[in-house]
Amino acid sequence: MIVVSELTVRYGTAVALNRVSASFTERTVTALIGHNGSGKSTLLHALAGILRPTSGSIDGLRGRRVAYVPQRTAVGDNLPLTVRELVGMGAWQRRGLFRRLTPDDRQAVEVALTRLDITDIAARQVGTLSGGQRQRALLAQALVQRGDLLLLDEPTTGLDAQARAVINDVIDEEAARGAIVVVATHELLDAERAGCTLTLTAGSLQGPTDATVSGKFSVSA
Ligand SMILES: Nc1ncnc2c1ncn2[C@@H]1O[C@H](COP(=O)(O)OP(=O)(O)OP(=O)(O)O)[C@@H](O)[C@H]1O
Repeated sequence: MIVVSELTVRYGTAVALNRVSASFTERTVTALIGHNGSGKSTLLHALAGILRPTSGSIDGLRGRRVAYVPQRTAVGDNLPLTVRELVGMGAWQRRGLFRRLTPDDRQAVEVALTRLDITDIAARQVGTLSGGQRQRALLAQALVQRGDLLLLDEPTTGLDAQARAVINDVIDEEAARGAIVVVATHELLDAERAGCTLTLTAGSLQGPTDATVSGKFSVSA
């Protein structure tokens, strides 16, 4: 379990997260919902360890393998990589940067491509992909990382029903495998599928703070 206590993040004088406390459990998908600017990405960044909180603590991260999938708009159009190469980069976290992929890694890449239904576009340059294709490639890369904490920033926003279904199925499978999964989303339908929903309003958490005690609860966005 990962336990966030009284987490505060400031950017300069602006408070992005204000004393947020919550817990995140294995085998559970937790949806983070809230308006633009409410702090969802900031909380994901703090959980991913790429942002140092101003105060408060996050316990349970030590020794955990984190797979973080940013909003797909954060990935440059000019990446000189094919989809297969992008997905293969997921193995680097396990092997070290720029190491050759082992046969095991290569198999994990092919399995991830199949699970996201993008084998047919594996040789395409990432910059030529549609939004939905790019999102699936990014998630495939995260699968290769075999993270036990999977963090996803708006993985289904703007995607068609088929792409959303593929992605939601993979998210559920990763939780069933035992991962802690946290998904920031604006899609209320996707939030409703989650085992747990946390709502952020202007950096503060609404509703019960210990999601594992209260189980599934729904709150307005
Ligand atoms: N690097 C930064 N510097 C200054 N302010 C920032 C920075 N990143 C985020 N913020 C501010 O922190 C607050 C929370 O932003 P955050 O990106 O976490 O929200 P969000 O809920 O993910 O929004 P969205 O739904 O638009 O992705 C916002 O007011 C935002 O403007």
